[in-house]
Amino acid sequence: MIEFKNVSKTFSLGKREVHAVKDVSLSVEKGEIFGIIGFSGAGKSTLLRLVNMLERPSSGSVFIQDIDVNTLSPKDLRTQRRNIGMIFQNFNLLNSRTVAGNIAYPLKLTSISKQEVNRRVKELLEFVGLSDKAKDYPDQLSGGQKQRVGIARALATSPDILLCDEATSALDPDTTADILRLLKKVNRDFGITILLITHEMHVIQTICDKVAVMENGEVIESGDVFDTFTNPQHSVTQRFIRSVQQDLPSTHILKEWRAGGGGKLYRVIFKGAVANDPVLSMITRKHNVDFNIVYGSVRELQEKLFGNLLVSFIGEPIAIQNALTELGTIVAVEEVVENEC
Ligand SMILES: Nc1ncnc2c1ncn2[C@@H]1O[C@H](COP(=O)(O)OP(=O)(O)OP(=O)(O)O)[C@@H](O)[C@H]1O
Repeated sequence: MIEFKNVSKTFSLGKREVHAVKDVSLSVEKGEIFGIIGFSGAGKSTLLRLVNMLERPSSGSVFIQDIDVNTLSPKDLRTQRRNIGMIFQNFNLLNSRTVAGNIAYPLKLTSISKQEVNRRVKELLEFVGLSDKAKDYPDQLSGGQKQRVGIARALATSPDILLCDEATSALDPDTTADILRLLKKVNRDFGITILLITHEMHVIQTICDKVAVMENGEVIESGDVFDTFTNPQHSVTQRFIRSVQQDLPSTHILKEWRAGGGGKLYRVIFKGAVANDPVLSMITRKHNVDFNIVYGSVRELQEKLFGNLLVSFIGEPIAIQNALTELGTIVAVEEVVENEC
């Protein structure tokens, strides 16, 4: 659906060059919700703006439905842009127009009749739950309502792709959850492919199927959200994940644990169906070892279970070693080393 092939974007600032995007290759499949996460300045906005040609690549190509968008004529580019909706952190609504006027705005540039425009606006107002606000002006709305108008406006031309530029960053947690639910509905009901950028891992965790992590213009890790969350490779990814799920207790608790004579700690990770099985108790019973769950959680991620437990084992050293070896054939087990604490 959207394919970045070795895309780079360099800005010239006088004599200085800023390499905003460096040799990025990514594929976003039709119907996916694909999230790009990174700290400020990582290159996320530039990458997003390359999709609707608000920026042109310095090298490489961006393909949409197998067409290199850089090769489009101005007329075809205008048509293509109607196929790509976009929403923004600061909503970008026209304050001089009513809610209905904002939603109708992209349709004014098409040949659709006035009657059809009114029908479409009514339908979109219903979809985003703002039928009673048609005649209000943006400054009479809350942030969440403004973003709903932004979403309705982005959907006006029935696009195949929706680009979301930090769409929930200006909203409180409850409103963020509402808007994310609405985006999921947009994706499910209309099959619209969503490409979003964010610096918040909970946005990725809540609605994305795939994720790419950016740093210094490069994609440093990408894949399925479940796989990335359960087995992050890069330290930047690990930092983002720790912002939404604490996988270690505080240093204070760990120090107390060690001071109290607590033994070695192991992180045991259960993924998917295996989280339903009593693996830990079966194996420790077999080897005559006791276990103590010191910390951890079992949570749902992308409709699969994911357990991350900190466990200590009590028993003869050889028996513990045998239990750990057998456990390691079924789930991931690693010792928690001192400097992690
Ligand atoms: N038009 C421009 N001219 C010059 N430099 C630019 C331009 N746009 C972006 N940059 C630079 O490119 C780099 C990447 O910026 P970009 O906005 O894509 O990052 P980002 O990850 O979206 O950050 P943020 O979350 O802060 O918006 C930054 O160093 C930025 O200063």
